[in-house]
Amino acid sequence: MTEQGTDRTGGGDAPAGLKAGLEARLAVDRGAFRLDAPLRARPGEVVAVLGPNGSGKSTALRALAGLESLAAGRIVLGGDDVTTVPAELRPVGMVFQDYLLFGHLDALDNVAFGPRCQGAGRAEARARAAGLLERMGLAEHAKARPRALSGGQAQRVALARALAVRPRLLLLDEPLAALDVHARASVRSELRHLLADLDCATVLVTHDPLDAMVLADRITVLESGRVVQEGPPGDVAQHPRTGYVARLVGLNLYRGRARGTRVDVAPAPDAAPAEVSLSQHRHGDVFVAFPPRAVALYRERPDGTPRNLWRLRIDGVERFGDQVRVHLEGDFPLLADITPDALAELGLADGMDVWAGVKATEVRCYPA
Ligand SMILES: Nc1ncnc2c1ncn2[C@@H]1O[C@H](COP(=O)(O)OP(=O)(O)OP(=O)(O)O)[C@@H](O)[C@H]1O
Repeated sequence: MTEQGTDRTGGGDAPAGLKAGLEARLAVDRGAFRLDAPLRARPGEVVAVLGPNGSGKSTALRALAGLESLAAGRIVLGGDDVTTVPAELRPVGMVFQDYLLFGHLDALDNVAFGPRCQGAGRAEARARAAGLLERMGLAEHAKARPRALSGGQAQRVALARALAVRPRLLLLDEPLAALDVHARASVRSELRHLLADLDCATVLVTHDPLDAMVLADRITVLESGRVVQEGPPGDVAQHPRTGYVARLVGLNLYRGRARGTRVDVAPAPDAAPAEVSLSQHRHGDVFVAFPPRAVALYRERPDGTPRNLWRLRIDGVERFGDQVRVHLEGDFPLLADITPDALAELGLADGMDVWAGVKATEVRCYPA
């Protein structure tokens, strides 16, 4: 799509394979908040920036787009340092949350707008726009105004418009946020196919782990303006490194020190040290994780079981898909997913003390 590898400025110390993509360190001050995050995306790669509210995702996106200036760091795109290049001159295409299509222009002219601004003639801009609409499966909607389009179609027009400027970097801000739940799943999979065909680097921002898991080749997790975890979706899901990531992917996660089949864990800042049994041998600093569905709850202490067992207090019960998620507080705070039947059978309620058990074979353990 764009000419890659025109390495005029040299990518500094960027590894050769990354020079044609995005190589950035973004340090941005917004009042008391500071974002300080490295971000990389190879050409053709989709990187999802995932994080809780206020973690700095939008700030990162705005900085990449040139809408926010850097206090420190730099942004190298396709080998060119664009840190101080104004937004309108950056080789960056952006799709906003609500798409921001021009209501008075039809789909074709919405897409042709960028190339026109870049100096392309009317016929050339429209030909480029028609080609992109065709590629998005929207050829028959070229003459439609935005209000006549479905959410998914409007998103594809917005994507075509962002791509029409032949960006080296495509930015997507919460690409599925404007859609209702019914449209989300199909548009998500449609978007995945469209993104897979692009040869520019793509950075998308989302707070929905499913979007990140489905759409991205790599995930960067931001918390309080810092990158706390980075890697392929499967790896992040399997080996969460913070409580936020663990809760996102539905895991109980603790840090500890392993000695053989035992791990000494400090489950919470003010909780007493606890011990977790493993089914395999480990040594040194580790993460210990198990899914909420691996937790069994009992009213009376079960005997003769080789489980990890804790006496805990119920601190909340919520519906979670077809399961019930029970929040447990005490010396070993954890989440347990049980069936509604089990909840009723055990007569569980807020404030009640219960026994929570987890088999050693259900406990995953990996280096910290
Ligand atoms: N205009 C502003 N002036 C000062 N601080 C701001 C401004 N806008 C945002 N912030 C602060 O910057 C931090 C990061 O905000 P940002 O919008 O980047 O987070 P986010 O991860 O995108 O959050 P969300 O998921 O809620 O959109 C927040 O703590 C916020 O309070």
